[in-house]
Amino acid sequence: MAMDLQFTKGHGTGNDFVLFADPDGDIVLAPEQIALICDRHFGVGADGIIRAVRSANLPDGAAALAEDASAEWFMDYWNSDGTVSEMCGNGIRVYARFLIDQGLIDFAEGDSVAIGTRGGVRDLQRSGTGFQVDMGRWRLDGGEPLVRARELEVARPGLGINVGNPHVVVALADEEELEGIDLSVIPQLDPEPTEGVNVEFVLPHDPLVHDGVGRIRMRVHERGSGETLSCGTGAVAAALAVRYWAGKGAPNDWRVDVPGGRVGVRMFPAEDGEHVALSGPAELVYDGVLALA
Ligand SMILES: N[C@@H](CCC[C@H](N)C(=O)O)C(=O)O
Repeated sequence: MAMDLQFTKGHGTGNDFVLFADPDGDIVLAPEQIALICDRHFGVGADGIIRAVRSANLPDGAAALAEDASAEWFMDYWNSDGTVSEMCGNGIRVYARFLIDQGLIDFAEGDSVAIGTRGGVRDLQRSGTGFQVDMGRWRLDGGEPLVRARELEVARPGLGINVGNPHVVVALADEEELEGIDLSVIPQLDPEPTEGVNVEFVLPHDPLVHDGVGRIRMRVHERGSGETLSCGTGAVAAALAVRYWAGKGAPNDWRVDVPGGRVGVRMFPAEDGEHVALSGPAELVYDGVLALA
């Protein structure tokens, strides 16, 4: 059906999204339309698309409402190739900014807002000029697959971590390795995860810990989007992996530098086990209208 789609372009540390409001869940985009909108030459250009829909108005939203009845809004997230993902750590902050901008939620300083995602309900708070997201519990996942990238002479062991969506984190030796990897091609994993995976390449700063804060750099190849300037869930997975490798005494506060900026990661005890929080900026850049065929 031909239609005009009102959208907003936004980003969190350079991880960019096309967002649109569809409170009643009427707008169905085909994967090819999503890929075209995200195309940087033939469309708007973005790493992903976020539809703002009331949880009550889509099947995945029922699980969110069962988990937390206050999760009125659901983040319906698609990667730039038209596949869905369970969760997006940068996207959910930009989504909160969008809901505020559209007048769809009240979000005063000190409030907490629950948002439904396919990876579970996430609680957000304002933090400085951005937001902090409680990403909930995390788990080691998928063992230690070997990761091959063309420029690495030998395959490296990765660590599988799930933070709502799946990640494999690989430690690199030096800056040359981090900068030299060509992420225009998908890193090869052995065994290959059937549902695909986001792969983070991390480099610890020297010294790793400064003033009680762990510091790492990261580049990422996102499932369904390729290399991006940042990945919030990837930063969380990377900090968790480096803390795991560093062992006893490693800090719970982390600073993660990505090509598009910096995000913060904090692990903290909660009633149901350890949670991990992500903080960072969220910017809306411009509004537009797309004529969809
Ligand atoms: N950029 C996101 C992650 C988006 C989803 C990911 N590509 C997947 O398929 O799981 C983030 O900031 O977390």
